[in-house]
Amino acid sequence: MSKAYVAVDIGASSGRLMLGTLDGGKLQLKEMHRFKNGFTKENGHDRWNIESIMNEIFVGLEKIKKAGYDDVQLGIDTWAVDYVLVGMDGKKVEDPISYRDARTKDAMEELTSDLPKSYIYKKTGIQFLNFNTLYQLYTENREELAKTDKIMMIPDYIGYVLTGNAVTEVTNASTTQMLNLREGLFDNNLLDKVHVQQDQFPRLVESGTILGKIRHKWHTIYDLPETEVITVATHDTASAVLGTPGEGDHWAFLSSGTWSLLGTELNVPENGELAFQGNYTNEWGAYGTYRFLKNIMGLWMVQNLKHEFDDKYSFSELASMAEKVSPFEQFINVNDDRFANPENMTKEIQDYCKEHNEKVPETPGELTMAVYSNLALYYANEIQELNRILGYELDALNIVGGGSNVALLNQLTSTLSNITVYAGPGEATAIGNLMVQMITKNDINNIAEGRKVIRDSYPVKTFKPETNKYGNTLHEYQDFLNTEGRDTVQ
Ligand SMILES: Nc1ncnc2c1ncn2[C@@H]1O[C@H](COP(=O)(O)OP(=O)(O)O)[C@@H](O)[C@H]1O
Ligand SMILES: C[C@H](O)[C@H](O)[C@@H](O)C(=O)COP(=O)(O)O
Ligand SMILES: [Mg+2]
Repeated sequence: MSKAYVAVDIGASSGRLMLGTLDGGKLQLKEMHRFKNGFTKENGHDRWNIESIMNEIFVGLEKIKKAGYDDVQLGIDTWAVDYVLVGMDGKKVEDPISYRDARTKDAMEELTSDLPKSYIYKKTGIQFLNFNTLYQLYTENREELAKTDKIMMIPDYIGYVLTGNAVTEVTNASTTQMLNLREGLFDNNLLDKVHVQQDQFPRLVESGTILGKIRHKWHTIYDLPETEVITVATHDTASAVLGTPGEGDHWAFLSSGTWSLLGTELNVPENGELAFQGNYTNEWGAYGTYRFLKNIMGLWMVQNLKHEFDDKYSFSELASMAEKVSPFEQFINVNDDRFANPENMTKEIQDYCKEHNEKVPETPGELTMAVYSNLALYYANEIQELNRILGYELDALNIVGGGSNVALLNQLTSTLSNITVYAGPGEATAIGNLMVQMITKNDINNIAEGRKVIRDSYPVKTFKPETNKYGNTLHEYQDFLNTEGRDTVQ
């Protein structure tokens, strides 16, 4: 069998093991295992079931072994900011708490009451999201934290369970809002603020570090292939950016999954006053790059609607129903915190519209279109913001992730943003994960060559702006957002 690579990509809504092989300069991708991901209430908090995730990874690896691959490389990427506390016995103290848990509701305001946001942003260049690791740690019980041996980010913890080796990979470490941009280390003042010692995080490593082989003990329990784990760009969005084809000279990306991460790849961080006020982030990318982006609520909203419709409709059926509804029937600030983890998304959207004297969406098609059209408006507004902050015009938007399958959303985004949209690949995160593995093992020379492989392997769908459509809608939406109090730093 040719050398096989396995990407373990665990997003907030689903996890998958994707098998990648290179064949004549083209990437062959095969989904070997997919599983649902999500958090549940346990011991008073919204938590991830990390043992269930580990089991799904082993099940996926057994399928890969069964398919005839008995010697593979493996990389793990997951969502950001969350962590596992590991005790002196080397075992997890508890199941990790989700960033959507209510515990951090007031933490950012409390912590920044005597540590100015401008000071934190200058040091870290990271956007202010109240669930960043910094604020999560701020809510931890100090005595418990003092007894903790290690604080491991989710993908690093998974790598640790598999191999016994613990590291902190920098792309995900940057999402903690504790990594000092200039020093390249966890910032001592921010560590002190949350009563954490420097050595409570495992050593920092770059993407592309070889972590080690899966421990023998797992081979006695599961029928696994010989597997070497490589620490890839372990923040899934960092991998998504690497898996972006990069069409265009000054291209932007939109990683469209549970979250919408809109931004561009920079070689130096942009943490000036405009970026600070716009609440833009400089998450670290692979190979010394920075992901200058903003978090936008994303298709999380549609995921909740789908569940609230008792999963009667698939995502593509919801998209088709939305096609039959006029766009922009109501304005919604999709980044309003009320949509972060509501009891019921349908009711939250309808209440919002009633409170703002906006037309109330009722049917699944109307609700889905309300989300799509306001996401498209929000994207268009932020692309203008990005152009303003960067001082140059972005000329193409590469939409990747599951959301790139939604032609309606791609087209609305292109027209409203007046930008060419290149849609796909949907599994860019897994592809970016594989790219780092293949570069580490010298099957690909560098990411520029990797993106050529991606372009040759996954033809994108192109969406051009429809001229003179929707008149002044974007300007009206921007006025609406300004009255709403946009997601800027106060
Ligand atoms: N065929 C499709 N039609 C419409 N929406 C889709 C389709 N495929 C995926 N999606 C959207 O993509 C989202 C999942 O994107 P994905 O990148 O897999 O998310 P994550 O990595 O966060 O789990 C779904 O919530 C759904 O809204
Ligand atoms: C909290 C982070 O911003 C979030 O994890 C985001 O970066 C992310 O990981 C998005 O990935 P999805 O695939 O879950 O949308
Ligand atoms: Mg994802």
